[in-house]
Order: sequence, then structure tokens, then C-alpha cells
Amino acid sequence: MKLSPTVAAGKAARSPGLIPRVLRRPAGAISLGWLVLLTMATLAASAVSAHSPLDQDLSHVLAGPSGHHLLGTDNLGRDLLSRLLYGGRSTLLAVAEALAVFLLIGVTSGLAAGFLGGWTDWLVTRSAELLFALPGIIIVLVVLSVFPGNLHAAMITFGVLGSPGITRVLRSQTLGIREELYVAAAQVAGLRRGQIMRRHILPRLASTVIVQSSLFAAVVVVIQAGLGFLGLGAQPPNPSWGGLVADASQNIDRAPWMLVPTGVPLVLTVMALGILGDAIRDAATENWSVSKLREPERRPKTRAATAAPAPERVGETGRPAAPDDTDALLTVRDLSIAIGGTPVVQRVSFHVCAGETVGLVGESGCGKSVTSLGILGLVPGGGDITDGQVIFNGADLVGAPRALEHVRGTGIAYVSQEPMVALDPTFSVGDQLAEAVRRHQDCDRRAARARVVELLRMVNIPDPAGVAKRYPHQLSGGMAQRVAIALALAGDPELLIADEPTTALDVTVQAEILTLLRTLQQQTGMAILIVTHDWGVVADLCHRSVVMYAGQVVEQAEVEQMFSRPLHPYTAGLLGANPHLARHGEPLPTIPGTVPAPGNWPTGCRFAARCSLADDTCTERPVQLTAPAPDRLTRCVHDQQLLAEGSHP
Ligand SMILES: Nc1ncnc2c1ncn2[C@@H]1O[C@H](COP(=O)(O)OP(=O)(O)OP(=O)(O)O)[C@@H](O)[C@H]1O
Repeated sequence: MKLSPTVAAGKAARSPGLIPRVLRRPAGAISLGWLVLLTMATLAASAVSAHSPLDQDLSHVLAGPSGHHLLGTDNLGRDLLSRLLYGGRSTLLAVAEALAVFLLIGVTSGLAAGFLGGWTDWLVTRSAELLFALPGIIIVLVVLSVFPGNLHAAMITFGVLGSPGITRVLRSQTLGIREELYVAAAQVAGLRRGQIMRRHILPRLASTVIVQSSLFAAVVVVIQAGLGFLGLGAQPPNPSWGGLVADASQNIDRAPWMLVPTGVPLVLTVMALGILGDAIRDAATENWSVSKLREPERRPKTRAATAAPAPERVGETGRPAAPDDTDALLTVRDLSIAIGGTPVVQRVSFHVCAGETVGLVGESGCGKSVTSLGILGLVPGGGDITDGQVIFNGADLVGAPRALEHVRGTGIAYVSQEPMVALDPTFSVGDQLAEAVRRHQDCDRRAARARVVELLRMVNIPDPAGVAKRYPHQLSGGMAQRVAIALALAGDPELLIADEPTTALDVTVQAEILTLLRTLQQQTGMAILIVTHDWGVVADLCHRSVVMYAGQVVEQAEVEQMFSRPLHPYTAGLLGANPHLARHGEPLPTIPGTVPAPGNWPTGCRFAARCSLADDTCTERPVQLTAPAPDRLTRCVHDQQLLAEGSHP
């Protein structure tokens, strides 16, 4: 599965914080400075101006600025500075009211629609479209005609009518975040949906919320001033910014100066809110550029097998025979999965027994990751399980969200191929682990912290207390994978699904992680389903292996048997392409052709186009799995021939 790299940079954006980064921008600093100054001045109006906004001095009407009246007076001799500041209070109150409603509705509905999908999404999207279609300002005028002079009602109405804007933005952002693996990891760990939205998605939306709020506040200031100008705001003699502009425009012939103290603050405030929104957006995104991402410790896939222990070690440990699936901890039975209506996994069956390690092997795109996520009810790309069963400890998890909630984290844990993406960038390692520990154990903060250190020690992290304080972006790839494993262990799972846990790691680190998994399995007795394309990993860790090709299981066997006598030409081809078997100076053997894409699967054997044994019988009809020998399953019409020949890679 391919993953977005953006999350890895998330925490990088925290240092330094958002406010210092906004202040580093001159436009941001000036805008914020103006808004803070204005807010403080309006709140402390009585201290800033010695005059009351209602006091009339008919001997000084329409006067210009003077020591006594710093901004002059209006046509009734009232102090303009005082009226401006007191009028600002009603503007601030209007902004606060409209913004509160705007955020309450917009954030809640956008988050819920994007994360929950389904009918919630449908309802929210349709409601937003309906609100968008309404003529906002006319509705506000109607409200004011029903509740004359009631600015609170007008602003609450305006907040409701403005909310679809932020709802749509947050919904689409949440749709993207929902697909990221750390959200899947939080689900796997058993977090409830409300907790995931609040703790893992909302923080990622914070900068968007601030930007949208700032832009909406600018609109509210304009609307509130407009209503005041029309005489629909604060009733005379109470001051309002719109009313002041109206007074100034009526006296423009006699006292043009009056427009300056009444109009300029309004214009500056609207501009400051707009510019501040831009500055916050720029500051929030500056550390998210891909160029600033820490390069993951990548390596070409072929080198993995070179570094991994050689297949000759198979069988050294005296592994058990293929167990009967009636004792299985996990039984996947005829599992079919479709994404966007296209089948990507078809009638996949296998099982994993307690304490056993099973390898799910195949080329890229064969459906290994989708199958392993499907087990946990987390099919990517909005896909669905269309058929089959996933039986864990006797209970079918398909279409059973409650059972899944109980199983995730404690029954089955998941470690992904991209640990940096699986960890939430907005929380420290210690916080994430402590959250997982407290979810699974009834313990206080202190006990959770102690358990965090113990877990980090279990995965061989040096200085566990120090590492607990770090954020994911401060970890190396190997360390992040150890933390991801520690997170998975927090619920003492019976089964760990590890999806290519070493793919994104450096060669030396890969071997350490594999050793760690083996040690942890010995210590805890948990079963492991490991998704891999690397025979070295299979040889080193697995008891049995399940080979997938083009969405189907094509062979299953005990690892020793599969290595010594593959009963499917695809398995034989994959084993033959093992870099360990390459002769010096000769090109690495490969299987010609590529895996057919979902939607383009042929009717007969899906491997036929690449198979040297293929004949007409292969392409006539779908090939069924057969058991040509005890504990062996293969999907090949030439199974008896392969068995008789004792095919070797
Ligand atoms: N989010 C998604 N949206 C659409 N299609 C997807 C999505 N994830 C996987 N698929 C499709 O499902 C099929 C199986 O993908 P899957 O990731 O399970 O393969 P894989 O065997 O695990 O390969 P890899 O090792 O590259 O992850 C592929 O054809 C892929 O295109």
C-alpha cells in the first residue's frame, strides 16, 4: 500500500510554534498587533478615553482632532474616540457570537462527515448545499425584521449561514487524513471514533480552522458595520462602527475628517483579519513541504533479501507441522474485498494458530496489504468486504463493528510498513504509548508511564525515558518501527499483523527488527501474520507461508516444504528470483511479465500468461485450490506433475 508522506512532517511544524512563525512575517506581526491593540483598547475603553460615548458637547460639534478630543467630535459634539471604542465592543461581541456558531456547526459537521462517511456525510453535504443556496444577507434582514434591533439573533443566523464554508473544507481535509495509517493504527488500537476525531484528526485541522475563522471574522465585521450603517444595528444613541460611518457620510460636506477615524479602523480591521489568515496559512504550511521531510531509511527491495538470513536456515528450529484450522486463532475464510466496485481480493482463505508465524507472500499489488487490513475491518480506499468470514477466537469479525472494537489492539494488533506514518506526529512517543496503555489497562498516569518505559525497553530502545519525550519526527526509521511495535504490544495482543515491517528500513536495522519480532514472540507467545515479499524473512521467521497472486491464494504450505518443493509455478518463480540464488556475474532471475491489475484478471489461471507450464487447460476455466499432498494447497492444474517432478526453484 502506498502512503502519503505528509504526516511525517506534521510534528516538524510545531517547532517553533505557530504564533512565533506568524510573528516572523511582517504582515502577520502587524495584523496581529493591530487586532490585539484594538481588542485591548475597546475592552479598556473607559481607561483610554476620558469621555463617555453619549456625552454631548454642543459647543464643540464636528470638531477636528484636539488635545481634548483626540479624534474630534461628531455632529452632537460627542467624542469620536470614545464612540469608536465603545462601538468596537459591539463589533467584537458580534464577531464572537457569529464565530462561536460558525465553529460549533462547521467543525462538528465537517469532521463528522469526513470521518464517519455514509449517511452522516450525505446528510451534512446536502444540508450544506441547502444553506449555501440561501441568500444569507436577505435571511439576516428577515431575522432583524422579526426581532428588530436584535443583533444577537442576526449574528447567530449569520454564523449558521456561514458554516457550510468551513464544513466543506474540513470534510475534504478529514477525508484525506482518515486514509492515513496513523488513524488506522488508532482504530486498530481500539480507540473510539469520537476519541480519534478529537485527539488525532482535530489537531491536524487546527490551522485550517484558524484561517477560516479569521476570514469569516472579517466578513462578520463588514456585515455588522453594514447593518449599523443601515440603522439596523445598535440603536442610537448607542455607538456602532457602521452608525459612525453613516454619521460621517451625512456630514461629509461640513466635516470630511470624520470619515477618517470612523472608516479607517473598519478598513484596517477587515484587512488585518484577511492578512492574518494568509499569514497563519503560510506559517502552518511552511514546515510541511516535502523537501523538509526527513528522508526515510529506504533501500531497494532486492537488497532486503541479501541482508536477511539465508533460506538454508529453514528447518533448523524444528517447526510444527501445518496445524488444522479448527484450532486456529484466526481463520480467514473465502474473504473477498472490492475497492471502488473492483474486486482486489477474491475468496482468500488461510488460518493462523496461536503462537504460530505465517508469512503472506507475493509481488506488489497481489492484495496482501488489503487482506491484512481487511482482517481488521479497515479496507483502504473506501473498499468493502464483499464476502467471506474473518473468524478470530471463534467470532466472525465481518460486519461486526462491536466485536472488531473489542479485538483491535488487545486481540489483534497491527504494525505497518511505514512506522513514521503510523505514529501520530502531534503527540510525543510517551503520550501515544501511555494513551494505548491506559485504554487497555485500568491504571493511573504514573503506572501508565512506568509501563511505557517497560514497553520501550522490551523493544530494545536505549534510554526509554528519554525517547518517550521525543516526537515521531525526532526518531530514526528503526527506532520509529520499534516504537510502533511497542504501541502494538501495549494491549498484549494474541496476534500481531506486521505488514512489511522492515521494508522502509536500512539493511542492518531490518535484521534487528526481525530478531526483535522473533524474541517478542518467544517472550509473549503471540501469533504473527507477516506480510512480505522477502523469502529471507519467511525463512527466518515463519512456520507456514501463504502465497498470493492477483488477489488469490495460489499456494499454502509449511515453509520447509514450500522451499524444497513448491507446488505452484509462481512460487517456484518467486523462489527462483531470490537474490540469494543469483550466481556471481549473472543477471538476477526474474519472472517475465507483470501481475495483472484488478479488473483485468483472466478467467482461467491468472498466472498463465507468465508461466512456462501454461497450456490450453490452464485458461479454460477458473482454477480451484487442490490438496495434492497432506498439508499442501495449490491452485495449479499441473499440481500432480509438479508433485511428481519435485520441482525445485
Ligand atoms: N487505497 C486504495 N485505493 C484503490 N486501490 C487500492 C488501494 N489500496 C490498494 N489498492 C489496490 O488493491 C490491490 C492490492 O493492493 P495491496 O496493497 O493489497 O497489494 P500488496 O500485495 O500488499 O502490494 P504492496 O506490497 O505494494 O503493498 C492493488 O491492485 C491496489 O492497486
